[in-house]
Amino acid sequence: MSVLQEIVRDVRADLAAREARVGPAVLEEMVAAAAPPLDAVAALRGDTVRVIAEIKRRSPAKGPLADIDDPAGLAGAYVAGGAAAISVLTEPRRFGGSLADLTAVRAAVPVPVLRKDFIVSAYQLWEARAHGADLVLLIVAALGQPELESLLRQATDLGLTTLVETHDAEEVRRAVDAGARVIGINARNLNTLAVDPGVFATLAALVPDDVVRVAESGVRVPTDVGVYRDAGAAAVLVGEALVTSADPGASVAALVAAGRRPAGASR
Ligand SMILES: O=C(O)c1ccccc1NCC(=O)[C@H](O)[C@H](O)COP(=O)(O)O
Repeated sequence: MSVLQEIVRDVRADLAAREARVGPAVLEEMVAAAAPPLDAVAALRGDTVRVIAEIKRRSPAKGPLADIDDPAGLAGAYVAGGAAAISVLTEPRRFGGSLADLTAVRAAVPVPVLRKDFIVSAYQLWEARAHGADLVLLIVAALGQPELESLLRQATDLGLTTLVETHDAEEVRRAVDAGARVIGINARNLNTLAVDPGVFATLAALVPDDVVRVAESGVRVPTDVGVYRDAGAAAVLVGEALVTSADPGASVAALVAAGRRPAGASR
């Protein structure tokens, strides 16, 4: 079984337990009471490569990364540094995240918030919206095409923007066929965990120009943002380099500065 398959197996088990605890009527009430979702597509376009700054305590690739006692405070520092959106890893077993993190971050920042998880069911979309997410991640490698299309449609019906994650040409084709408006190209292979930033430049040309291109993983230093910008990225998603930084706000600001485009150019 691959790393991704193992993660999804455990996500399904945790999901069944949550579904038994929190019924759909409760989630529906929470969604009805939630503030309307923010326009994530607009937030991810502009004259500078947009930075999606991630909250992640640990990962399968690296183990423990950071003790984040105050995710809302960290998200606030990211926004002060110029982050266009915040990614919250809500998966508990391998990433140390939770829906409580999502709620806390939502309440603390005025920018779109991504629920980054391994979404395989509509229930998780309702949870995401109920806890204030504007965006959700759909990983093509974890879903069959009918599931991908159905989840994308249901997310849209809930007012959520979908970041549809790919890692090879076939997955990009499937994301485009499904009608994705925001496509992530992850430099990390979720089966081997190897990171190859060159994957973005190879695949970006397969993404239509009117679709927002997000480069995920592989940003360590500011010059990495310039490389992704020159290969066509509208936005970058950065985790480890920010959660391990001594000054996360300043680190975001440095990434934003490195992603400026010449006057008049935007994605
Ligand atoms: O980060 C991992 O080890 C990982 C393993 C298996 C599935 C997903 C994983 N991470 C999710 C991500 O892709 C990253 O959190 C995100 O792109 C940021 O990457 P980085 O800047 O390298 O932390």
